[in-house]
Amino acid sequence: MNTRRSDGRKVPPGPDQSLVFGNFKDIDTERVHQSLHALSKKYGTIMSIRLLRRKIVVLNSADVINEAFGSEQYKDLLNDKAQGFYGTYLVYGHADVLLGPCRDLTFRIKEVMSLGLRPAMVPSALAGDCRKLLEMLGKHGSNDFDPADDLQTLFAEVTSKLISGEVKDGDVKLMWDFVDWSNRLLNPSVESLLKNFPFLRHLPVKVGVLFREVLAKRDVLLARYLDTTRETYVKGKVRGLVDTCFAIQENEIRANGESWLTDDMVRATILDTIGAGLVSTTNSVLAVILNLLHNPACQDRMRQELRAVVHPAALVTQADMNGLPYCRAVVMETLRLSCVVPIVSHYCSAGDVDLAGYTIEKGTMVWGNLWSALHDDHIWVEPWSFKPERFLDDDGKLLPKEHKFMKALIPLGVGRRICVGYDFAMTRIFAFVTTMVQHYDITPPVDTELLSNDPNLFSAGAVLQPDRFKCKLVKIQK
Ligand code: HEM
Repeated sequence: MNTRRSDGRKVPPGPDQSLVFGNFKDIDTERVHQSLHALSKKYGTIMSIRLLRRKIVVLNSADVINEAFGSEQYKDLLNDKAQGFYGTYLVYGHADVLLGPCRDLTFRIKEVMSLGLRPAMVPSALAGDCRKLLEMLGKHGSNDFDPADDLQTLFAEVTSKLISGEVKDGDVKLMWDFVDWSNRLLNPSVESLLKNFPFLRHLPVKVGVLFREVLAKRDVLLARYLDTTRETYVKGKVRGLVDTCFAIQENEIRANGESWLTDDMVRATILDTIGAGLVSTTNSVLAVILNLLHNPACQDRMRQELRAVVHPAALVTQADMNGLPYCRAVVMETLRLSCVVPIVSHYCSAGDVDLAGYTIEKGTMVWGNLWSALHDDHIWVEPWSFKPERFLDDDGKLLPKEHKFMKALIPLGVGRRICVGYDFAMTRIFAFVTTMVQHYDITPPVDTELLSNDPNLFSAGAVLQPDRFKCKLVKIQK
């Protein structure tokens, strides 16, 4: 591909493009992250591709991603989101954070989300969730079981409490139903059809039927989480995210008598929490379990550390995290190796931007290829191996945050668009995994073969997911 423009500036290199389809021949649309990783080996840390008419610059290293999305210089230029079909028709005209444009209002809603997550961060909420996990695990005795069943239920309940402060019968099914149906929409070929021909959403064709089904599921979900929560809302009592929104709606009124935080924004915030949080956290814990099944010595070392810090009869708390560096390293290494969110999608809308010696043209999508960044063999020794100790110094402490490994560990993004659920996700994943290891030896199944922990084999989609697998628990004698 010719990388020099007529004005002498260089666009990032990339594979040759066909006139109509661009680089579709180079990209497996079912496993985009793996195709991009293969191309990054040839074209380096910043490269160009085109899919039909859509120009895309792909950032393949943590350094370039940090600079593009995390630096002061580019914070307003490369942190926008493209106006797309789903933002417009599913989340109320980009009223959410995940797909919302780079504007003050989006970041104001993001602050509301952070505030709304606080009730879920109190110690009693975490302790309740850990107790629930132990209750679920205790039912399996010494039988083989599929941990995805428990974790899907547990995380749906956790998310329901986060949003509304309670769990009602049917909530778990409602949430997963919406997530499963929406995932079908996220298939790149469905997305591309709807984006190019939005009127299909009204027609009796496959993608139109699918879209309307998802809308129906969305509306049932929102009736439960917005309307029902409003009916029982008591002023001054904040049970969860939605109550936080109601309180803001009451207190932050504009001159026209209405709040700046509209009901559509609250609806979109609920959808973001479920859409962005539920699958990523569930699959991250499943990935830790798989890694521990393949590395029993890591479990032993975690347990040794836990015994020294947490009383055997006590639950692990957020305050214990500082004293458990190896356990934290196990979670960090899983987030790196398994990288359940492999690609993040931004948009360059304000004008041409010069980055890393190249020009990113206005109107280009900018993809942060976290998958390549977290498996970059220029940074990580043996990037495809599970080595939690890489995050510890010689004294067994976590590396300082200026260390190159810590700067390169970006599974939840960086900069203005960094995951709003960061602390919530890290705390829940950490507490659930350590609680399991504190009470049980997690061992391979007796009746089936143990699934590989190679993340290249995970099912692809917006969030990667290990196939169903089984394991067996052996109670630790205290
Ligand atoms: C292990 C679990 C999680 C992972 C790996 C993860 C990963 C990510 C990543 C990579 C981004 C994109 C950053 C970017 O666009 O540059 C993101 C954004 C986001 N995440 Fe998470 N996430 C997790 C959990 C959660 C949870 C629990 C919530 C909600 C409670 C959540 C809500 C969001 C939202 C709303 C955004 C959009 C932020 C913005 O665009 O400014 N995520 N997450």
